Amino acid sequence: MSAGNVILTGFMGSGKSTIGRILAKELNTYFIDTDNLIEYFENRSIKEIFEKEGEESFRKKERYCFEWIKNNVKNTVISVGGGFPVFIPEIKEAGVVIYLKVDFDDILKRMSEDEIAKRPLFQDIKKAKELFSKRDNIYRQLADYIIENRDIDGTIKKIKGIIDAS
Ligand SMILES: Nc1ncnc2c1ncn2[C@@H]1O[C@H](COP(=O)(O)OP(=O)(O)O)[C@@H](O)[C@H]1O
Ligand SMILES: O=C(O)C1=C[C@@H](OP(=O)(O)O)[C@@H](O)[C@H](O)C1
Repeated sequence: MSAGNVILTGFMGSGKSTIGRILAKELNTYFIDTDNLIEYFENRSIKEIFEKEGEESFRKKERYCFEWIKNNVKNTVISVGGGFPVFIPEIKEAGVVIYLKVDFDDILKRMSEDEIAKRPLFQDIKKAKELFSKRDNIYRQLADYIIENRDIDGTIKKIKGIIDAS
């Protein structure tokens, strides 16, 4: 596996952070989430970064994060923001990419109001649905593996199977 990293991609709310944290524990390794890395480094929330500096500035921070991961991180489970692969199509250079595909209506059912409020690009549900449709193809094309509509245990089991086989 490239640098031994497992990278989880997917739309906002597809479960990347939830799955990543559990998986890392089961694999006895660490978990990092690019949104959290950016928030710690900036000492402010993604929402604030979008409001004060705009999306373009956030994307530059994601790019910086990618370069750092690629050059420094090994044998780690990494979850990235929903737009990360869209703006960084070389994502595979940092590890094996697994797309967690979940239908939009199921994502909506899962997310609490608080979880939606934290995500600037989820404020307008109609626009979020359009973004989802545009991105599905990109996520697919940039993934080494796709896991569709599974519960947490089923997803973890699938990923462990992928790791064992590679
Ligand atoms: N497979 C799953 N089935 C049901 N709910 C899930 C699943 N994975 C995550 N969730 C829930 O969905 C919400 C969003 O998950 P999160 O991990 O924050 O998504 P992401 O990191 O992809 O934005 C959380 O409340 C989480 O508990
Ligand atoms: O889809 C996107 O463009 C974004 C997804 C978010 O991460 P999650 O996928 O963890 O919600 C976060 O990076 C930012 O709000 C932008």
